[in-house]
Amino acid sequence: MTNGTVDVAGIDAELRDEQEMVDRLYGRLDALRAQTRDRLVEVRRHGPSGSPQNRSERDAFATLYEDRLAQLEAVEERLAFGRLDLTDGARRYIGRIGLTDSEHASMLTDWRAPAAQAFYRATAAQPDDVVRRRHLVTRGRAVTGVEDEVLDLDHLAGSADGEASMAGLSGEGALLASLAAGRTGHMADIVATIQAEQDAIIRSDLQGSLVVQGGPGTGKTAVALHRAAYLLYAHRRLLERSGVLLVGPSRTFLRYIDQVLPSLGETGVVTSTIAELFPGVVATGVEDDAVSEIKGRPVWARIIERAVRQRERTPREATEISVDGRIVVVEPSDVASAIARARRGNRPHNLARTAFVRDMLSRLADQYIAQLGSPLAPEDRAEIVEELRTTREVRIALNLAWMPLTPQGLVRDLFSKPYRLEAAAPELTSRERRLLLRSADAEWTAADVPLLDEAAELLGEDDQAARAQARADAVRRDAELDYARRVLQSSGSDGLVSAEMLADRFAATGPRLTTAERAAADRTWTYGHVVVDEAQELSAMAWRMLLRRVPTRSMTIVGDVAQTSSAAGARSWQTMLDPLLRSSWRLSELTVNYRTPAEVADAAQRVARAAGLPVSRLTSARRVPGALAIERVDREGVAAAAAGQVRHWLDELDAGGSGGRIAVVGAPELLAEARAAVHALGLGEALGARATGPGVATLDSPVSLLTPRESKGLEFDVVVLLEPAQVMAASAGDLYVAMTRPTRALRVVHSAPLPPGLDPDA
Ligand SMILES: Nc1ncnc2c1ncn2[C@@H]1O[C@H](COP(=O)(O)OP(=O)(O)OP(=O)(O)O)[C@@H](O)[C@H]1O
Repeated sequence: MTNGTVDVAGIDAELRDEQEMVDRLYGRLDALRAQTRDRLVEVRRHGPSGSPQNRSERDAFATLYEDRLAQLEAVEERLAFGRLDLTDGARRYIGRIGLTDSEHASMLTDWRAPAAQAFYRATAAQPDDVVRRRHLVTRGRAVTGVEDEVLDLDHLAGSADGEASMAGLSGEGALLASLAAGRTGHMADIVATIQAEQDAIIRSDLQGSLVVQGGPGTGKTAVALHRAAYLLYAHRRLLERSGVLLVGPSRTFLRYIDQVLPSLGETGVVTSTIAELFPGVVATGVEDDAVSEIKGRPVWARIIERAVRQRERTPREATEISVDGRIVVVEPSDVASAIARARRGNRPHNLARTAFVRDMLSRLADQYIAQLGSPLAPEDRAEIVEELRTTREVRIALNLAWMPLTPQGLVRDLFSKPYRLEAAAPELTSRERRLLLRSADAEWTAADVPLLDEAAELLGEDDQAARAQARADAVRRDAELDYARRVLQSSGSDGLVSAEMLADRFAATGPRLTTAERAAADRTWTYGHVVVDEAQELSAMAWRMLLRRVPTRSMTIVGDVAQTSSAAGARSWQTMLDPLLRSSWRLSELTVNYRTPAEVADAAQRVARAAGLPVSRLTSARRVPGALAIERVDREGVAAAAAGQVRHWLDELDAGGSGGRIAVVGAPELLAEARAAVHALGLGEALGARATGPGVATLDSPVSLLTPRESKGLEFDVVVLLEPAQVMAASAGDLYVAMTRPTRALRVVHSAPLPPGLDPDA
């Protein structure tokens, strides 16, 4: 990379040229918008006449144009952000979407297209036919700067505009400017400044499981989201049918990232936390870490299986039942052999039960018929079987032997009936079993959800009608998709609107569900790709649940094993993933921290290392002198000092004019005190209307009060960290997370001694 000296006249000329090009690109965008609007008006003008088929097609086209218009509107911001000058003299502009002129010649290349890859990957050592890479800096539609990296100096020196191009241009400006910008409470895309090591991950193969390990702030979340957008672009046919699932650690986090994919033109990704993955169950209960750790252990696969088996039981004694004056006997030996036969099919409990019941009714019918003493016509036998089936005592006896079960019923019984848990879970100690016990009406917790899923899998859904309907829906859907695809090709609208979207509009009857909506409502849905963020938090049981949703194992797994706070989470990817994926996963690492100033990141790493966390290699992209400061006060003074910091930084950020966010991070009781102290300074408004209790995430207000766990995955301009030793006592991973949230400054307020690594005097 080469930077030259400033030449004002040269830069002005460059800016003028770029402005001209950018004007042409926006001109084309405007023309496309106008064209789409005209088509929309045209379609609507035809009014509501014609056959239902015509009407439905017209509606479909109307919505197609509406969607397309919405997408053309969404790419206004930084439509074009890069330019490649190639050795053959060609220039290629890189942007948010691809644009062609009216003659179909390319004007702008979509960042995800193969032709754009060199923009992110080319280096001086490996220039890939790129002479120069240029970042365009824009504000609105105006070009305010250009930043060049010259990759092939020899080539450039020989060309006519060599001198001007080298004048006053620097490479990393666009990146550093975006890193230093004030935060808004919502994550922004990084499409203009993706770095080479990130790009390699984003464009990595769809097949198999890719684990991305990286320290805090290395862009794991950003990379995961851009990879989802890339995969949808590169494998649209496959993924628009099967869907993409993105799993994040909390709703707050999912809200924090929810604008990134739409800004990249992708809206169909299903987002969920682990706790939300079992349709129909809302896991609002909270429990101790110790309890969720127990529930996350892989041994639950065996425990749940055993619990199901224990509901298939041979009675100790025979039961005599009177049917129409005759006695039939439910014999233990008959039940045992019917259970054995029903199990042979290896079907789930509720489905195998049908075979068991049929077998038992047949045995009882034999007994009944034997008492009649004369042979019977087949239809008479059927009648007797029906009679037995509807006899209450028979039903009770068969249910006692093989009860139809719901996942909720099975798991609820396990945790509320000590004898059931003891029988099913001999692997647990009696102390552990005591910890798990709770009342039958307790709310579901996040750690229950994978157990419910495991149970659902073993019980099976006794819902053949629904399955048949789902199969019929899928066939109809495929036909609609094919038709939509043909329509898109023939109308020249391919690219911006997916066939999936159009097919939704064509669906004239029944509920119009998108792939995302259908997938989210169906526990047995299998996705084409699953992206897991903060993956270190997942327990072994949570992984089992997730893997059921992606039998192809096509996954992007991003996380940091040093930031684990859940007691059931991973400390090593090998230990967690090898038993589940064997060796069929590949590891990539991200090593540059883009978020946190080096001063703060280094201190956080010292603390994490001193606590023995598996910290990964980390280089920080920038230094911010004074970024870390520590304030010692009396215990009584912590909240007031925190409020003082809030006041100071609100003023500072205000004065800076570019906005920004502050987070106060600490234990819940300290947050309550800090809240009161902020109010006492008359700054309650900055906490936002939605902040009704300690630890309620308020991403949209200037100041948030968060527990360390709630701050996971988020970032703020300034973090005021309260009593780090207390945070550390709960979890060293939590302290590492909390310290690495700020983009600008970390202020530590404490009364207790500092944890090792943080104390400057130690
Ligand atoms: N190439 C890039 N260009 C601009 N900004 C970037 C780039 N890579 C990362 N960032 C910024 O760095 C910050 C950290 O990124 P991100 O949240 O994805 O990191 P992370 O690895 O998931 O962090 P953590 O594990 O600490 O939650 C974000 O503000 C992101 O926009």
